[in-house]
Amino acid sequence: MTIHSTSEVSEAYIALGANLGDREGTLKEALNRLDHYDGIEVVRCSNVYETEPVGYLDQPQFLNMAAALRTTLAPENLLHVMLDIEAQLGRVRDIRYGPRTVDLDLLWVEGQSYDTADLTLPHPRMLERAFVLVPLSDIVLPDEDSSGLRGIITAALQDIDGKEGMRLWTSNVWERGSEHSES
Ligand SMILES: Nc1ncnc2c1ncn2[C@@H]1O[C@H](COP(=O)(O)OP(=O)(O)OP(=O)(O)O)[C@@H](O)[C@H]1O
Ligand SMILES: Nc1nc2c(c(=O)[nH]1)N=C(CO)CN2
Repeated sequence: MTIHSTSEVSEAYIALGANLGDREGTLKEALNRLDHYDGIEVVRCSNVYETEPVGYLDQPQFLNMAAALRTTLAPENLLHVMLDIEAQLGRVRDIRYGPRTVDLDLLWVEGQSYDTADLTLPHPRMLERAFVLVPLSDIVLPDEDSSGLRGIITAALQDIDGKEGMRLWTSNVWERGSEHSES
């Protein structure tokens, strides 16, 4: 728990993907590093799914998942932390939509919309991607949904291709204290 109760806390949802190296180990480590960061708490994790690559096809299969966070950080600062963790875990940016040790996308932050050079919220491609929507639907709870996000996800999932190509990899990827973080 790294949240100070005097600050305003927001709920945020992120997507995680990995298709190079120790994919599951890297996802766990990304979650550890987020949870250890002052002002971020990982509150729920989805199942992890193995998925066929989308967009750029000549690359290994991905592991994809989503996580719910509580944070006192402003969205641009949360994104900055996420990009920093990607770099720490060996993310190299070369091919657009290409292979990566880890990808962290900020999908949605309670009550926030952004359209700046560095940050678009909600994430502009989240509703087009089964590898985002299926994990997200695991963790967006109906009784916490004052924003309509659950309904938006359910509607988008009905129309989308690609769900069939997703295989459950593990239902229990991370819990607090289960891994030692080097950060
Ligand atoms: N909501 C967001 N989440 C993550 N990155 C974002 C977001 N909005 C804007 N960006 C910007 O997008 C840039 C490129 O991100 P990245 O390289 O992860 O894209 P990608 O994973 O290849 O493609 P996609 O964004 O479609 O998943 C980042 O440097 C970041 O500033
Ligand atoms: N299955 C799958 N395909 C992708 C993914 C991903 O996370 N999973 N990420 C991409 C770049 O955002 C491009 N294609």
